[in-house]
Amino acid sequence: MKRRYIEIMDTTLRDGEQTSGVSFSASEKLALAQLLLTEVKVDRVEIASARVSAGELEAVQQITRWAASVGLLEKIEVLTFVDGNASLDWMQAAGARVMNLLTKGSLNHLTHQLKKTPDEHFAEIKQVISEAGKVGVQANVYLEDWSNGMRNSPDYVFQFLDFLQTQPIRRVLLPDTLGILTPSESYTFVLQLVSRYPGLHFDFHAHNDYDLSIANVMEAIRAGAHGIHLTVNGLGERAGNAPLASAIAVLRDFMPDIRTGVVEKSLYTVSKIVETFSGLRIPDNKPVVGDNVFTQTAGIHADGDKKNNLYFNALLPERFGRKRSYALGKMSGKANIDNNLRELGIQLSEDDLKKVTQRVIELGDQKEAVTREDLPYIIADVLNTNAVTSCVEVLNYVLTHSKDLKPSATLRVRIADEQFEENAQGDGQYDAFMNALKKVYSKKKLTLPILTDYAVRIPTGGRTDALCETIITWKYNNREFKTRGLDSDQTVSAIKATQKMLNTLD
Ligand SMILES: CC(C)C(=O)C(=O)O
Repeated sequence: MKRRYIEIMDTTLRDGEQTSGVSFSASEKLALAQLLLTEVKVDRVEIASARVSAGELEAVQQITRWAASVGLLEKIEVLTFVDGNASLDWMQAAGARVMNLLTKGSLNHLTHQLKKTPDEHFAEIKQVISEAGKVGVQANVYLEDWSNGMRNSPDYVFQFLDFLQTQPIRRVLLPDTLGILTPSESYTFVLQLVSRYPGLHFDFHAHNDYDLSIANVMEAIRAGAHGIHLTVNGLGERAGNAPLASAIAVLRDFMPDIRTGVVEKSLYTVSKIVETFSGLRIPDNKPVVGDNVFTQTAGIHADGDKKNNLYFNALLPERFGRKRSYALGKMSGKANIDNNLRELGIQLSEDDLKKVTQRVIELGDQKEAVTREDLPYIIADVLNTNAVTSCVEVLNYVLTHSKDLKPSATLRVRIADEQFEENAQGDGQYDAFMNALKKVYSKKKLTLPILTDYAVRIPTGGRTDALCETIITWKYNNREFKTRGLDSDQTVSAIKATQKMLNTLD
């Protein structure tokens, strides 16, 4: 079967940056554009709107300089406006060669926002496209509010496309600006255009206001759209755009006659990087990239996985460089505990496994989070054994915090039967503590894991003496693990989690 190629245009750096509160620096934009084009292998990236700010100009210049040096300049796109030569001049100053010209795709927008007639609008568009052509800038054209246009003023949309057919443009971009389309409308509207204008290339640009963006993308492609616009983690104006990772998984698993150039294995990495740069945490249950989406919680699922993978679907974590895991809590069965113990290299008798499972369920019932690294402590407690030999012990520490002075930490640590004392400063008390600890470890020529996530949970209710739970994620020798500390003081809970980490290292 010959599979139809669909162009993927990533607009994380333009529409994604229209997420309220998100702003990427020039160097973050450069790093992401490079990653998206060379590792994720999307076909094109839209990286900015013209004339936004001096910082944005600098960002586009950095990206176009790099892209030109590696022959990828044609893949860099900038959103521009019908504003005479202003946007064109700006993008030329930024070194960009492809404009995505924003025009009005509904009579409603044209009449009420621009207060122009179709002929006036088309004449201005023609002028921009012609000026662009003269300086070798390629034009794609966005029909803003196109979905409402198809619903309420289809004759205007057809009149517009009749005109665009006569213009030297590369693509027509169809945004569902307000995220109002249903899947069946996405199919019907795109099919109408593809059948009526076989010579035009159509991209579909979904918004997720009704959580229908992925369904709409599927239907637009089924109807014959040639390209789709996506963003990493579904960032974008209001409820966002269609998320890249989900769209790629859906196309691969449910549309076998379609292919893209995207590398599935890179999707998780780019998602985590965008999470860091945007400061927007990925929900744990976000398909493909969320923390929990490859975690089995119920005991019956963990048990079934051992019996011919009864609870697997096609969305295998390994496709995305991830691993299945088994949650520990009140729903756990023996299989959850056993799977986690195996990862730690611990084996228990059937009887002991039952007792440990019971304790994990009790802890879960008390709403306590249990991590894999807690298991040795639970075993030691329940079975009264020495499953945990605390090789490293934080014996004493002093932490300072004062106005206009850097926080500092002095600590004494025992490693096996040696004691060490160190002090250091940091950006906060915990940072100072970790810096002092790093000094101890470098004396012993040992390295500490990298802290990759730090989550604090305080029960709601507004009490300042409430217990505070800190769960820290560490990366060490390509292994990721979490440790948890509980205390009424937030820094102490982090130090407790850190001591557990120190005793987890091989
Ligand atoms: C700015 C335009 C192209 C847009 O993102 C939309 O209409 O959704």
